[in-house]
Amino acid sequence: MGPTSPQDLYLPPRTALGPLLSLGTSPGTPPLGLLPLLVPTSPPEAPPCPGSHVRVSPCAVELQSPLFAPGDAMLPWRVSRWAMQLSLQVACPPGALVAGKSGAGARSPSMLVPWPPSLRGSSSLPTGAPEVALTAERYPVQRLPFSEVTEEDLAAFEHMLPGRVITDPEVLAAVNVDWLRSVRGCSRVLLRPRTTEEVSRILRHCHQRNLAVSPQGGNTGMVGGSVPVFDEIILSTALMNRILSFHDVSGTLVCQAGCVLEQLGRHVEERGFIMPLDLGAKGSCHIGGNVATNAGGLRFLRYGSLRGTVLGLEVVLADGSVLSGLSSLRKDNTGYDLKQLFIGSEGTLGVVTAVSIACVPRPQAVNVAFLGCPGFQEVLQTFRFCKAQLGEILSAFEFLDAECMQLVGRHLGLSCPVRGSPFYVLVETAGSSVAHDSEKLTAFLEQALSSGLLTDGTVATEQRRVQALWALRERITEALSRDGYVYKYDLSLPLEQLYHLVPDLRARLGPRARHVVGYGHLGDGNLHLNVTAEAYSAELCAALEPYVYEWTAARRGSVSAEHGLGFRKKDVIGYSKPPAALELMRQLKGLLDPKGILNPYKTLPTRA
Ligand SMILES: O=C(O)CC[C@@H](O)C(=O)O
Ligand SMILES: [Zn+2]
Repeated sequence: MGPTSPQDLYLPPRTALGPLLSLGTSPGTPPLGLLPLLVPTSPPEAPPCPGSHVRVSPCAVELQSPLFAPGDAMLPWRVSRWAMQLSLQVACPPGALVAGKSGAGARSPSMLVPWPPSLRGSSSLPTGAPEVALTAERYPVQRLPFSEVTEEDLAAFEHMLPGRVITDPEVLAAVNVDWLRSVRGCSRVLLRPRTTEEVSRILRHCHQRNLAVSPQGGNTGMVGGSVPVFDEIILSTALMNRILSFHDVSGTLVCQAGCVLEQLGRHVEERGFIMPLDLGAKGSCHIGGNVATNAGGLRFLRYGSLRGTVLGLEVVLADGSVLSGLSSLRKDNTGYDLKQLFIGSEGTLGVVTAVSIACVPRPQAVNVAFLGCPGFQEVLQTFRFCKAQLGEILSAFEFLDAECMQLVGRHLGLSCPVRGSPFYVLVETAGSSVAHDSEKLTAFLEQALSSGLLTDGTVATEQRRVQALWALRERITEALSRDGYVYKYDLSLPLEQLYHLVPDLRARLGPRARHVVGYGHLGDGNLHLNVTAEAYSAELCAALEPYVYEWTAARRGSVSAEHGLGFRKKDVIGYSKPPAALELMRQLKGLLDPKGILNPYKTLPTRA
């Protein structure tokens, strides 16, 4: 087999990697041979992973790489850690499935598109993965009386967005399902605008025609907010990925909503700044989606909420009118702060098309300590001591329990870097002086170890080791997804009771649950409580809900600390918000979207 010209092949974030990834329609076809494979790793300076290869046959391209374990499911978390986007340069023989389909030559990552037609015939499901139940079948939800998309509508959209109106059933199958594979809609059209003006024209048309719309960014949400419930039109921000400006004195970044968080991070890092937010899904999530869900993440403790760091927004309202507010001002008390309405509104009040955000100076020194703790009381005391000792350089305080660590080991093959303990804590410092920061951290660790708060610990300063320690925390979601069906709860609770619900649920559920784990952003009072089981069961669900919500409400906590309500949690808003607040929210929705076409069935509960 002679070498041929390189082709650029892009796999969407949820592409499954079995022991072999097969993009062909006839997996039985004998391979033609092995070819070297270049997997761009993150960080970019890391060398391409050696030993990877693709197997190419006339109708199948298969991937093997040490970066991915057999049976790996390619989740956004994984993408962020190991490959910004799985963009493969493949030398293909003539006639191979990918040949001639994706355009010649390497594309820059920002031009990679989520669901190119070249993926016809590919599957985003792991081999043998069960089909996701249709949301309309699993949940008691009624379609609202919106119009259905007609041939005339499609023609109108095609006129607005030539070549970017997608009706291919295989492409639609992928964008109708959330990445957790927990909800599935049945939209028949995906629109891919590039500009605010195009979004405006689309919404003006949908408003006139009473067509429902489901805005979609990177589709990495946790609550089913970014996929349709029925046949809503999917409005993707994937092609709205231009950086509009960056000011290297103020650190203000202005960009379109579809920019991928990790790419924005690279852009500003080259200029001496970092993004004020970081999350496991950074390799796939879009900044517009982050804003629309008010994503919290790993830097919240240090830089606070997007409600503070977003300086301005451009939003297209339900009727197509554009609210231009891309301010770069840090202070502006002229009237109501309207952007706050759209931050965290999950696409139900308007579609965010561009964002102005304050970036923060890139720290000169970053240290990560991974520590073992003998009990939850010691975790809390370590946090208290940490704040007192490390002060302004503390940038993250995360925790996980021993069961999380076991699952990360079992499903991802990551080993625990410290002596086995009931709890683990990840402490990050970020400051401006290497010597000063390490002196402070060392003093803190010595005292915490000698006073019995810690059982063991390890510290990393070198980037690869820092990332390896972060992986133990960031990849828990991925490990859980491999453990079975996952019931997810994202709770804000008083710190002193943050973990109590975990042992309580273990006792309550007994062998009905495979695992009940607790981890999360302890520094923000945010527990991620996850329960895994062999499969979804209404009986187990009934043992969990409303119990978890009542338990949380009794402690004046929040039933959604940072993931939002989306479709799956919308009916529990009442555990955290009083009826008067809910009524005002409904009035605001009615004012901004009188026909209710924007992301229907999400965020606000269905009226009884
Ligand atoms: O999967 C979850 O429950 C949490 C995901 C994410 O918010 C995290 O902090 O890792
Ligand atoms: Zn989180």
